[in-house]
Amino acid sequence: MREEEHIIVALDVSSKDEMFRVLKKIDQPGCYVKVGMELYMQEGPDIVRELKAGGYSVFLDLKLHDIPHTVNRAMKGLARLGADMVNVHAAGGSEMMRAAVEGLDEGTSLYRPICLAVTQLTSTDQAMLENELLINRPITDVISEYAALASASGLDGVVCSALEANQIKTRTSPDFLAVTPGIRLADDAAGDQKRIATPAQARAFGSDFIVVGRSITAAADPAAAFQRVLEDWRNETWKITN
Ligand SMILES: O=c1ccn([C@@H]2O[C@H](COP(=O)(O)O)[C@@H](O)[C@H]2O)c(=O)[nH]1
Repeated sequence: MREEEHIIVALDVSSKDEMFRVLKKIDQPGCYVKVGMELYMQEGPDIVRELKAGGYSVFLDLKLHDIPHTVNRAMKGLARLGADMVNVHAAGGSEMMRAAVEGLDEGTSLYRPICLAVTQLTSTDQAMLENELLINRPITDVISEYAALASASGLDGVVCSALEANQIKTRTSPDFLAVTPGIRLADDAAGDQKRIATPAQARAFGSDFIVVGRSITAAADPAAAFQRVLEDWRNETWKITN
């Protein structure tokens, strides 16, 4: 895999026109992109087909979370769109996660999309976990347990913060994917993200893919920002012991 294929650009925009403007500015034909709820709700399934037809790899980030039967049927439909990666919330439980994979298998003719489970959103911190979600455990334990459940349910990996990637791989297996949003360049504002890492830190911790949105798409020069992210990822010198 080429180094740039580990970088998934979050296309958090509200229309197809805006998406193509952003893609033009990034200037990475055929790169890995993420379609989230904002774009999907506006443009519908055709946006995935169009990106695939244009040669892009697509992570369809809809974070399904419903009863097993509903998730199974939804995944069967999503499989037909040709996305490369899809996801559910691990909090839906093991039966729901197994139903998701079965739905993808049923709807897939060639390659089943990678199926991930969101452990805890990167906008969640320990205080929110305890005070709002009412989970009185260290957040790293919760994430590790959810990752183990996802692995046992047949999923291919998790969405987590880079800070947890190493621990998750130790708990599951080195092949169990860690796809990590909450990525910021050293001088970027964290914004609503709580558990953040730089691309270099993410790589050192064992992230397989980093998801980068505003650090690239909101930059004055998105193409230069993509290159900065790539350089940081590629020239990782930061060590876990730091
Ligand atoms: O835990 C999660 C799960 C998904 N995301 C998504 O990733 C991007 C991050 O965007 P930035 O602008 O780089 O913060 C965004 O689309 C989220 O929906 C996440 O951040 N955390």
